Amino acid sequence: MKTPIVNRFSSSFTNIGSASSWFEIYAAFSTFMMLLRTAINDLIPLGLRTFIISKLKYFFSDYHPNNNTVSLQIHQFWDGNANHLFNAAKEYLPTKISHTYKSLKVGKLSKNKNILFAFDGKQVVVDEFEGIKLKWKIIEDSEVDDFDNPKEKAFNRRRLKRYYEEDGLMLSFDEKHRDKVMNEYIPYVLSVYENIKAGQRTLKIHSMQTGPWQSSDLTHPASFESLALDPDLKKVIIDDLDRFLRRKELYKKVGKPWKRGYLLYGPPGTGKSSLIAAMAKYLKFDVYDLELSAIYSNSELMRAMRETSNSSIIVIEDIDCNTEVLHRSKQDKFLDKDQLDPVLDLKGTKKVPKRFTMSGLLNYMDGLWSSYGDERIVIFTTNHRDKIDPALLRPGRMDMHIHLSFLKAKAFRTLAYNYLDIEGNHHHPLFDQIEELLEKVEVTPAVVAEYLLRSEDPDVALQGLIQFLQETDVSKEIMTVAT
Ligand SMILES: Nc1ncnc2c1ncn2[C@@H]1O[C@H](COP(=O)(O)OP(=O)(O)OP(=O)(O)O)[C@@H](O)[C@H]1O
Repeated sequence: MKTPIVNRFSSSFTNIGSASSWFEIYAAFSTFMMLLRTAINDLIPLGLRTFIISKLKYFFSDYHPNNNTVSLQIHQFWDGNANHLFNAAKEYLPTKISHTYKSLKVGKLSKNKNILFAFDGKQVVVDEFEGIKLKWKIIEDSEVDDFDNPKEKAFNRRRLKRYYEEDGLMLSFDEKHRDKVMNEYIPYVLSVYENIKAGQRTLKIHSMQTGPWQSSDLTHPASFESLALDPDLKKVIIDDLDRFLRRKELYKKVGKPWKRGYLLYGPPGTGKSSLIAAMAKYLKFDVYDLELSAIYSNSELMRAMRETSNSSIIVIEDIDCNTEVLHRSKQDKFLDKDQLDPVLDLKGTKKVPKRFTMSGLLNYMDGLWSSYGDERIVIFTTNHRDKIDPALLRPGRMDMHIHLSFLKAKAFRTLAYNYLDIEGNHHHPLFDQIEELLEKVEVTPAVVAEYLLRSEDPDVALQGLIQFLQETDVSKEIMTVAT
């Protein structure tokens, strides 16, 4: 007859000196646990077991609120829509992971340089906000892991999913901080998320040939750091952009649309396009490059405007080359009714003349100012400011006129350091001679950049530039990229 398990278990205790006795105890204990587990599985229904386990876990976990604790559940969806606060909190929490956390998720995305860390929900994340202690915990189907049987696991997962419908986060804090958490902490989490997103976003440039806007990544390498501009002018521009961003409430208060217009003017190759790219990167705004030659009517212009998004820069380059909109005196010609009908050219091809007018552009500007979205920057560029209709340039339409001109000494330094990679940005012995020549010769940054690229050896590149400037000084020609 078999010795009862309990007897075997207790008798083994009397001989616990040898290894075989330890083995016997272990075998008896395992068998006992197996029987106990089977008995529990048979006698206690699954729902009740899950409930007891979750309660025990809850009791022994770090997260064990007292009666004064407020717990907010932030679920992944709200009425079937993605819950913005859930997404914000998921991005925010990794910024709070300290080096003391023992259990973390780790990963790397191909598009990302850095290794990424995220909290895995096994530990509570403790945050502090203005002296308030806040605890974050993931609400998920962690109980599922307590079942070895895959069928039970799947059943339990379905059950929990039905209950919670989705993943969620739980935020808990002392009740006395309720107002501060609701009115300040949660908006703070949202704002951190917005900043993280803005930093990660790939800026887009939208252009229009025919039909709707076409988007591609904004790959222009220029930034305010790389731009060779007089440092005072650079500061004025950056301050103006900062002021514009800060003043949302003021614009609202005075009843002015939150928009700003810049006119960039100067010879070709002085950095107008580069400045636009630098502004877009600084503001983290997309760019809409409105090619007026692709617009055939005022209504098309309005449609194009409606399809632009908030927080964007709308650019109309070389406004002086768009002959139709140069001066209102020519406008009647384009409003002539006969000209609106298709005509046949010499080859017999039907051509639709442009119906796009100066008044259309002015309406566009005014429409843009008075309606259609917020946080817009409009930039016109021109090589000839004097050729543009003054109505387009009046304050309120173009708030700031920025003159980009030939390269002078201070801006030259930025260009030289960027292109020649001079160690520690030291003063090169040839700088003085070049800067003296730049005071006399009118040469664009684009031309100088071209000379700086001709050799990797700074001495050779700078000598080449000196020779070019000396020759130009003698001939007194104005050098631009176009010539
Ligand atoms: N101020 C500048 N700082 C740094 N690089 C510049 C600057 N101006 C021009 N460049 C260089 O010259 C190239 C042409 O400049 P950019 O297209 O910005 O000039 P632009 O004034 O817009 O010319 P265009 O009127 O012909 O469009 C740039 O890609 C850049 O390499």
